[in-house]
Amino acid sequence: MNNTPADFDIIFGGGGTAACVAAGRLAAANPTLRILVLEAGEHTKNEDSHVQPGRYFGHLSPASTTLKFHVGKPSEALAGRSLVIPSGRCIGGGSSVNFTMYTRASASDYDDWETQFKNPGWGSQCLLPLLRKTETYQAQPNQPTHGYSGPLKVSWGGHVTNVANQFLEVATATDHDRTYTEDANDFYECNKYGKWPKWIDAETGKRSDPAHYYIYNQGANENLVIRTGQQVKRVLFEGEKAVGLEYVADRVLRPDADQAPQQVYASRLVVLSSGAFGSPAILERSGIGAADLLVKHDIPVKVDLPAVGENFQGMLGLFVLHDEAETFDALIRGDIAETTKNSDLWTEGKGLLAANGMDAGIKIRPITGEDFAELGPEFEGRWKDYFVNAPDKPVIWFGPSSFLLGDHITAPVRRYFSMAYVNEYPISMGSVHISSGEDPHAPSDFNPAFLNHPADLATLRWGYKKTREIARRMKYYRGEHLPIHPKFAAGSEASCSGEVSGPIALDAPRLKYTEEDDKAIDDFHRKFIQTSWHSLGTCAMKPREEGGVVDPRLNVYGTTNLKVAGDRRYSTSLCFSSLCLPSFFLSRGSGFLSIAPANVGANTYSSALTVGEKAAVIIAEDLGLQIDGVGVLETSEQTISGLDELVPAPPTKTKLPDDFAGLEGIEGLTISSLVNDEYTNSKPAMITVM
Ligand SMILES: Cc1cc2nc3c(=O)[nH]c(=O)nc-3n(C[C@H](O)[C@H](O)[C@H](O)COP(=O)(O)OP(=O)(O)OC[C@H]3O[C@@H](n4cnc5c(N)ncnc54)[C@H](O)[C@@H]3O)c2cc1C
Repeated sequence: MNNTPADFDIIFGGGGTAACVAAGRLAAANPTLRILVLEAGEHTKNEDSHVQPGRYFGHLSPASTTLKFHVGKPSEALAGRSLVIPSGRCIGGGSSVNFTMYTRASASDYDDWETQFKNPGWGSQCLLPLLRKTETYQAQPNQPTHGYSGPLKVSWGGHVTNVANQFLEVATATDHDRTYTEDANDFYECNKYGKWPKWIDAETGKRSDPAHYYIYNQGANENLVIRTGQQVKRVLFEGEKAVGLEYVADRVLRPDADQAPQQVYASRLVVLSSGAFGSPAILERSGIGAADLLVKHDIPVKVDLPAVGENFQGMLGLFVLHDEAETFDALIRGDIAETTKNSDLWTEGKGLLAANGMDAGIKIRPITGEDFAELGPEFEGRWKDYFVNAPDKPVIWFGPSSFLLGDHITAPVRRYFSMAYVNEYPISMGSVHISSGEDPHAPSDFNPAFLNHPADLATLRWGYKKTREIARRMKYYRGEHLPIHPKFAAGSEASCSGEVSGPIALDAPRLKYTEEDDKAIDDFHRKFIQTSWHSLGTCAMKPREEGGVVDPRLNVYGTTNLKVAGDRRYSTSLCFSSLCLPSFFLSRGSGFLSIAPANVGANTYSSALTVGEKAAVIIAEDLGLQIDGVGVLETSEQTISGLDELVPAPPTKTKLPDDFAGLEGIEGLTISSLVNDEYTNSKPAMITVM
């Protein structure tokens, strides 16, 4: 990119989901606006690993340069384990590497942001037009809450597996209290089973991400500058006024570059858009955070804001297969014939590379006495305080995954399906802070605090029982993968079966669990739960006296010309899967959602896009620009020539990135090879914490 970075109007620190949306909208609204996006990671333009949705597993490799891995403190609530939570690290951030699941928050989530946390303009009625503005909803025509002319396409993907169809058949036949819907993401309803849409273009089979459809399609605009491989260290101030950013070369992407800090200045605005982990760290290194923490790291206190880096929140699941089931396992293992076949299909917008294997699900909340009995007394208080008056809020999300959510190295080679379940609004909240005042590459001091509250265990227990009953009745069920199921006492009715010849009858009685069985399920969750990759809340938008970091116009308290635009609150959902294989326990919480004052009952990409759109509107108003309705952005692709500075090609990785230094010492952490070089062009592997 041909620019001399002497001066810009606006600088974005972090080039992820929300930053691409906000920067793209502003650039399109006024192409003379000089905008710089500084991003730690690399470009994603037209790379198969990014544009082919079905390659998302490749990014989970520990050697991946497109994710940053955050290692949490070991905790008793997790049976002594440390959780490793990744976040996107490339142009587009999480949206360029994620699983492309299209899940919207509940309307009441945003209403809470507006009323409970006193943020006028952030309620569901204000944000719905922005949700619609981002999308072209190809999955169904004429749905009143969806958009039909936005830059990002939403469809069922190039292939819906027979595992999903089986799931929906069994779930709707056996759950007499809930029904099927064509639109489980209409924004207002939950407790309905449905097919699950994806952020995938039905016509091209490509990932729908803001990097390509808000930024790369403006290649002709030389005032929109993207600089990759740069770690933002801190904000530069004149008094209270933010005037620029200081940054250094990213050590993962540019290991041999000079580490001398560079400065770049913005005449109008500095926006921190580095996600739930990055944005609070930049604030703290800039002297904005809890005074005692800043003093500990020899950082002069500029603004004492104790909430910076607090409020971190996270998902889980599992069952097996049959040789007839359509699954991603061969693709994940790097089977060359399977990869070639699907690469060919992808050129027509079809096949597994144009899909994600997560094709059905439900946002579910209790209805019956049996549901409440299974949730137990630990959940009663949470139900009364949080859920009873918000009928659109699900307690968990669950659905099938057409692949093994676990270690492909140790599991026998075959086809698997898993059931994933996610605690949508965990009570437990953690924190993420800097461990060094000077070094932006230093690992964060991160406490995920998962499962610190008994209600979070109760919710997951319910998820395990519900999904297990469906899985046992599915046509492709061939037993439970014992290594990742609870260890029930010998003789318990709940004991897991290994290999079996087929499913039980639809009308077979449900399993009855004893107190001892429930304890075995809780132990299992403590040992196996993992993140669902949806962090948020670490720079919460609330009144300052109530623990806020930014005001409703995204301004950082105690400063001028400095905004945070991101969706990461550290809050994660807990999830579990019970395939007869492994469980996939996820815990939501991560992303541009740093400003989210409270959790959303959904995967967070949709909310990150919405925050990006809202940030663009707010910034445009502040700057006196016009950003009107939809269609500002061309949806066609153009070349990126002239859009970026030359950055050396990333080195071939032969060792784990710095983020993994010391991981070998963590008990219970295994790094297992998941996919091969043909599949990812990188050293493959997936982290499983077991
Ligand atoms: C593996 C994974 C799978 C997911 N799957 C789904 C899914 O299927 N559906 C869904 O809805 N959501 C999913 N999500 C979540 C979703 O992608 C995120 O919520 C969303 O991308 C958050 O957007 P953001 O703008 O807040 O942050 P990000 O997109 O994470 O962007 C932050 C950017 O800032 C950069 N950065 C950080 N620190 C610095 C620094 N100091 N200097 C310079 N740059 C910096 C990062 O490299 C990153 O590119 C997933 C996330 C992950 C990680």
